[in-house]
Formats: sequence, structure tokens, C-alpha cells
Amino acid sequence: MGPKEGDKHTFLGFDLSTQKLKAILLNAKLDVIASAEVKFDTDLPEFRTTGGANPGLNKFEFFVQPVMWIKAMDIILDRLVISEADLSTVAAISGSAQQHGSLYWSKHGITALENLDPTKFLHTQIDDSAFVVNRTPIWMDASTVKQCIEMETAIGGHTEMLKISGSKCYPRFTGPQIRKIYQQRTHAYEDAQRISLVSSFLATLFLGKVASIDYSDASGMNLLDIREKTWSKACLNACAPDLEQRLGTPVSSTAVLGNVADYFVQRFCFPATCKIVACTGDNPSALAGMLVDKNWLSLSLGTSDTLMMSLEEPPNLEEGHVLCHPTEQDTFMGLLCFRNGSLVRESINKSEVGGNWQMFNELLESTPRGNFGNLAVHFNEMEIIPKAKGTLRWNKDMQPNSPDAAKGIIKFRSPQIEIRALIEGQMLHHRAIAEDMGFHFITETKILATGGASVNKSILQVISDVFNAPVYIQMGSEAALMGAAYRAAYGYFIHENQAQHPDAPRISYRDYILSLTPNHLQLVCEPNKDSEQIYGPLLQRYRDMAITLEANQAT
Ligand SMILES: Nc1ncnc2c1ncn2[C@@H]1O[C@H](COP(=O)(O)OP(=O)(O)O)[C@@H](O)[C@H]1O
Ligand SMILES: O=C(CO)[C@@H](O)[C@H](O)COP(=O)(O)O
Repeated sequence: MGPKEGDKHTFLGFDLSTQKLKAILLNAKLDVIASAEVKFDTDLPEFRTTGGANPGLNKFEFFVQPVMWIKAMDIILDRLVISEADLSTVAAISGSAQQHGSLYWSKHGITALENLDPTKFLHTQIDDSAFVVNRTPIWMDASTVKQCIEMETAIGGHTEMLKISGSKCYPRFTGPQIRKIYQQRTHAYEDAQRISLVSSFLATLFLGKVASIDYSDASGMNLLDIREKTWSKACLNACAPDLEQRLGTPVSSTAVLGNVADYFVQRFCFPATCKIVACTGDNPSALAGMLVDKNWLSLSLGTSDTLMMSLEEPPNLEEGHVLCHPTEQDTFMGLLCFRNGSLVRESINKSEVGGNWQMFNELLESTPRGNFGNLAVHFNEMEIIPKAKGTLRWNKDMQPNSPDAAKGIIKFRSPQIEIRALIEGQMLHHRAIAEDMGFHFITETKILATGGASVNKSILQVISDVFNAPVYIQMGSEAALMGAAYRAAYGYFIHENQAQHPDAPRISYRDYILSLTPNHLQLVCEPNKDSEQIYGPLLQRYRDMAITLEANQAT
């Protein structure tokens, strides 16, 4: 089942997330043998992104120029070559990407994709004219409230929408975003030959033709019937005309889509037989990379903070999302996304200690759990759940119904209190919402942390205490990236095995990957004994603050 002695096959995974494009190469035993990354803000300053995104002209709009991602691909492939990664051994490629963003291919773009000249960079061939919309909306865009209401109304209300698609309409979801393009840029919509998600765009580049969207990432569009795994006619009709032909047929997240385009064979020496496995969203890919069972709560601390869990049955959640599971056929995953994650931590780090994480951690650790009753909620941008924007700081004397509770206090008296109030506030928020969504914390609950901030042990200790559960991290690299390379390995294995032994039973993804890499987790923090005593009551305090902040929106 595993790799044969001397097996030289390698598997390449990409993660095109909000702030970076990352790549990882695994050998046949799934050990990391090469990696590279391109940071958009600093490596591609000509696109003037902050945190990987550009704010739009109108309120709540955020976009990216797709050519930035293509340029990043040119650079990262060169960086892999410079690091002496042998791309001639790559048996399969897959990827993961920020969810919900959409790209609109022009006729010219599709022709360019199919006729790539290996002597030139990708970005000089797939340039602005390859897309009919050059300011591609990404997940941070929250400007489609109107379209959400229209889509839900058209199909009979938000309950119907969440029953079909796993989520009520959220402004960042792709369906409402496509509807906005259709309404405000009708000619561009009509000229769009195909529409890709960011993940399927990644597969598209390597295939040299527009790639299928996978079931898991398709679940973040308000367009897929998550039980049938087909586009919902009702949702498509509520969104925009002639949409199905623009989306193509969705496929399994481990499906082999075809061989790598000749461009990559000629330019980077990929083997002509190298398989492209469907790419998926970064959160489903992180779940695929973690290989954990139902007692685990996965927490990604990327640009956004997200909580993920496996679900046997899809519950009808009022808030939050149910997605098709990326690697198990009749299973689902629960997802909660919090917009105010790393960028808020970064801004407090900057304002309090000049951007020095080591100093940030020293101050965090110098304060006691519970922070003398000082707690903060920082929603710098409109949060997803609850829908609120603003900052609120309470000290221990503040009463929820006192006249100054809505304003809170302006600033805490020291940076260390400010820092702990931020981190405890964020994690209490995440726990409160997870509980509201029906996640039961039991003694067996374990947390697996990933994403950029999961290197920070001081933050992980607060998580362990607030959730009263041990925290683990993934060995090798971040889970979304590992998930991409693992899916490449599994997709390749199944494809080859089926060709050679068509009647053999299909081994599950988890069994296959765990047979190659059994010890992929590392315990980093355990909760202190008095954690529940401290954070149980603070959870209610956080809820009072969130309710106050939400009420502030209306005033
Ligand atoms: N030592 C650290 N402590 C806390 N946060 C960190 C640390 N190092 C990096 N980060 C955070 O990680 C974030 C990037 O995470 P990453 O998962 O790479 O983002 P994305 O995948 O969304 O592009 C940065 O915004 C940064 O604030
Ligand atoms: O919108 C969501 C999930 O619903 C975000 O989680 C994006 O998928 C961006 O991911 P990161 O770049 O923050 O990892």
C-alpha cells in the first residue's frame, strides 16, 4: 500500500491564501523536502495590497487583481527551482485557496490558457485581458447584503437556503457576489465564459484549461445542494442567468482532473504524466491535512480565525456553515469563520509593542488568567457572527446595564492588560459561538491549531485555558498546505490503483495517509487546572459585551 523502496515520486501542494502563496513538496513517505512562499504585500508591492487585499471604492468592498496571483505563481515556481526542488519527480499536484472569491474568464483568457508559450512567464500571457472583471471580489468583501436578501427571498427564505446549501446567504459567499457582478456589470457577466473559485483557478493554471470546482469549496457559494452534490437549480435561478454553464460540473475534492499542461513540462521539467488533483478551499484543505476524528475541534489562525469540525449529519445551523467534507464521501464539515483574527492581533501588537511578537508574548504571559476582570472585544471590521463592528473594553466594575457599558473604557492602563484582554476576548468569542452552534465540549475534546499564529505558544496557552482542552499542532507545515499535498498523494494513489486493480476495494483517505505518516501531531499546551473556574464565568461576561456591541450598531 505504501511507497516502494526507492520510490522517487513526490507530491506538490499549494496554498493561495489571503496574504501569501505557499508551496510544499513531499516525498513518497510524505515528509517535507522543499518549500517556498511569496508574500503579496512585500514581494509584489506593485499591487499595493495590505494583508493581501485591496479595499474597494465602496464601503465593505475588498478585491484582488488576479494577475497578482499569477505573478506569485511565476515567482514561487522559480523559488522552488532555486531551492533545488526536483520538479521532474512530481507525480501529482493539488492546492488549497482562500474560499469564496470568484474569477471571471474572458474568451481571450481561455485561449491564452490553452496556448501557453513555455519561453515566457505566465503573467505576461494570462494578463488583465484574461479576465472580464479585473477587481476580483474576495472573502473579505461584505458588500452584497442586498443580493443576499434577494437570493433568499427568491428561493423562499433563509431557512430554505440553509437547508439546500448548508448556510444562509452570507455577503462573502460566491453566489451573492456573482449576482452583484451580474447586476452591476451585466456586460462583463455576459462576456464571462467561465467562473472559477480561487481554488479551481489554481488547478486551472496547472491544467491549462478551466478546472472543475470541487464539492467542498462549492459549498461556500450558496449555490450547491450539499446533499445531492449538484448545483441547486433554485439557487442558480435566484443568482444569475445561464450560470450553470459558467460554473461547469462540480467534482470530488480528491478527483484527478487531468495531466499537467505542456507549459510546465517544458519550462519546469514536470513529467508529462503529472496529475492535477482538484483543489479546494483552505479550510476544507486544513481539515484534510489534520486527519482528526470527531472529538477534535480544529482552529485555524490565519488572516481569519476559523473553527472546523467533522459532522456525520448536516445540522440546519442558523449561523455558521455546513460544507461537504473534503475527503469523506457521505460526511460533512462544520465551519465558523471569524473575520477579526490575525490582522487585529497584528494591529494591537504594533500599537502596544511596536510589532514585536516576543515582547507581545512576554507581556501576555506576565498577566494572570482572567486579567483582573479586564476584557475586550475588537471587531475592527464588520464581524461575521455576530454582525457587529467596533471595540469595547470592560473592566471588572462595568455592569452590563450601566449607562457607560455601551462605550466601555477608552484604553486599559497597561499594554500587558490590553494584550491579554484582546487574546482572551477573541478566544472567548470563538468558544461562545462554537457552543451556540451546538459543539459540545467534552473531556475528550482536543484542539488542533494551525495557520500563521499557531507558531505562537503563548497564544496557544490562552486557547487551551479558554477552551479547557489540550492544544496540538501539525508537524511538517500548516494543515491547509499539508492537506493539499496529501490530497495530491491520495488522488494519485487511487487513480493508479484503480487502473491496475479495478476491482480492489477503495481505501479511505484517512487510512491511506495515516499509514504513511502516523505521528503527525505534537502536543504543545495543556489547560491549567483552574481554567474552567476562571473562564466559565467570563464566557457569560463576553456574551454580555457582544450583545452590548451588537446593540450599539442599531444606535
Ligand atoms: N509569532 C506570531 N504570533 C502571532 N501571530 C503571528 C505570528 N507569526 C505570524 N503571525 C500571524 O500570521 C498571520 C498570517 O497567517 P497565515 O496563515 O499565513 O495567513 P493566510 O493563510 O490567511 O495568508 C499574519 O497576519 C500574522 O499576524
Ligand atoms: O471566508 C473564509 C472562510 O469561510 C476564510 O477563512 C477564507 O477562506 C480566508 O482564509 P485565510 O486566508 O484566513 O486562511
